[in-house]
Amino acid sequence: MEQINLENAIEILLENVKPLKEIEEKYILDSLGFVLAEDIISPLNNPPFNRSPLDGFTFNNLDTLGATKENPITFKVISEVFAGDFSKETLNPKEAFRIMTGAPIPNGCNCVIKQEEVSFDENTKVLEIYRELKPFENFCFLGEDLKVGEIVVKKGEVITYNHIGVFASLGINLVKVFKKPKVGILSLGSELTMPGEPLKEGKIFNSNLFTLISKLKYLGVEGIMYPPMSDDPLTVTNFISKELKNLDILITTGGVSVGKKDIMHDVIRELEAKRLFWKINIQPGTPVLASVKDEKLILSLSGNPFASLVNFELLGRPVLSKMSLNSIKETSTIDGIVRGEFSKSSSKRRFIRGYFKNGEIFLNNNKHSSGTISSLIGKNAIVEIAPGTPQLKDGDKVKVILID
Ligand SMILES: Nc1nc2c(c(=O)[nH]1)N[C@H]1C(S)=C(S)[C@@H](COP(=O)(O)OP(=O)(O)OC[C@H]3O[C@@H](n4cnc5c(N)ncnc54)[C@H](O)[C@@H]3O)O[C@H]1N2
Ligand code: MOO
Repeated sequence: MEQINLENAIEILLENVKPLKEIEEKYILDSLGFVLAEDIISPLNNPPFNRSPLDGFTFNNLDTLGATKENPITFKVISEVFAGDFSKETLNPKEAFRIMTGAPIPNGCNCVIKQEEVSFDENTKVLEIYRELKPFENFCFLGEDLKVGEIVVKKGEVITYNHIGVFASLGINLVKVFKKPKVGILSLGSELTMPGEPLKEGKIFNSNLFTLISKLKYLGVEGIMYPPMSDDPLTVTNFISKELKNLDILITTGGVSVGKKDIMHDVIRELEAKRLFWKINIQPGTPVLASVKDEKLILSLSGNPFASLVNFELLGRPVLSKMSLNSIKETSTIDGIVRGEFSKSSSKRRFIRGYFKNGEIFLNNNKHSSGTISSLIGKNAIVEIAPGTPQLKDGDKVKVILID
C-alpha cells in the first residue's frame, strides 16, 4: 500500500467519525470542559434585590440637598441591615439605615454613603452627612448582572470555570452536556511490562499507555486503560471484538510495521474491519494504520514512544476534537525561530520535539530518536521539518505545532 500524505490521512479519518450527540446531566463541578447541550436561561434576577456595594449608611438622597462640610445634615439611624437580612421598616424623612456591603437596600432608600465619609455617634445614633448624594449613588440594582429569562450561555459552548461560577450564582446545580468520547487505549507487545511489576530479561516497561492516558486526561477525557496484550492475533482479535462495543474509538500502539509479530494487520483482517490506510509520509510514525469496524474507528499508532505521540497529536487529536464537538482542543501551528540545531537531513517530512517560548523553538541537541522518551520532558511542541531539508540551523524559521 502506498504511503499517503498527512493531510489526506486526516481527511480520511474525519470522514469516518461523527460528532457525538448523546446527552447526559452533570453536577456543575463535573461539567468542566464539556460542551453544553442546552441554553442556560437565567431563572432569576441577579442580584435578586437592590444591594449595597459598601459598608455605610443608606437613605433618600433628597434629604442630603444642601449638605456641605460647614453645614452638615443630620440623620437618625433607625436600624442596621446586614448581608442576609431583609428590612421591611419604613423610613421617615431624615432617617437612615446603617448598611453593610451586600445587604438589601430597604424601601425608600436610593443611595449609599461609605462610613469613612460621615460622622456617626453609636450612642445617640446621630449621623452627619457633609455632601449631597446623587440618586442611586453607590446603588447596585436588582438584576444588574442578569435578568430573569435572559440567555446566559448558549448550547454548544465549552464549559469553563467561569461558566461554572455563573451557574452557581443562579442556583443551577445540574446542566445538560454532550458526552465525551469513550476512548480505549490498548498497547500491544509481548515485551511490555506494567510499571510496578518486575522487569524480566528482554522486556521493557510500557510507557505509551501511560503517556496517552495522561495526555487524554490533560485534554479532558478519561481514557479507558487496558492491560498490555502480547503479540497473539487471535487473543487480540477476540479482545477487540468484545471491547469495541463499549467504546467510541480504540487507539492501539505497536504491532503495525512489517515484522513477524506486527500483528495488527492480521487482527484487522480477522475482525473483518475495513482498512482505511496504512503508512503515511511522515517520520516518525510512518507505519500508522487506521481501520473501521462497525462504524468505530481503530487508530493503530506506531509503537515507538515518540512515534506514537506524533501519531496521536497529528491524527488522534483532530479526530477526538470532531467527535467531542471541539471540547478536546486541537493542536495549533505557529512560526518559530530555531534555537540549537538538528543535524540529520530529512528526506521525508519529519517531526521532532522542542520547547517553544516567545517565538523561539529550543531543540534538544541529542536524543531525538523515536524510541527515546526522556527528552520529551519539558517539551511543549513538535517542529515540522520539510522534506529535503539538509539540516536545521540556529536562526532557521520553522513551523511549530503546539501540543499543550
Ligand atoms: N523492516 C522494517 N522495520 C521497521 C520499519 C520498516 O519500515 N521496515 N519501520 C520502523 C518504524 S519507522 C517504526 S516506527 C517501527 C514501528 O513498529 P511498530 O509500530 O510495529 O511497533 P513495535 O514494533 O511494536 O514497537 C516499536 C518499538 O517501540 C517499543 N514499544 C512498543 N510499544 C511500546 C509501549 N507501549 N511502551 C514503550 N515502548 C513500546 C517496542 O518495544 C519497540 O522497540 O518499526 C520500525 N521497523
Ligand atoms: O517512523 Mo518510525 O515511526 O521511525 O519511529
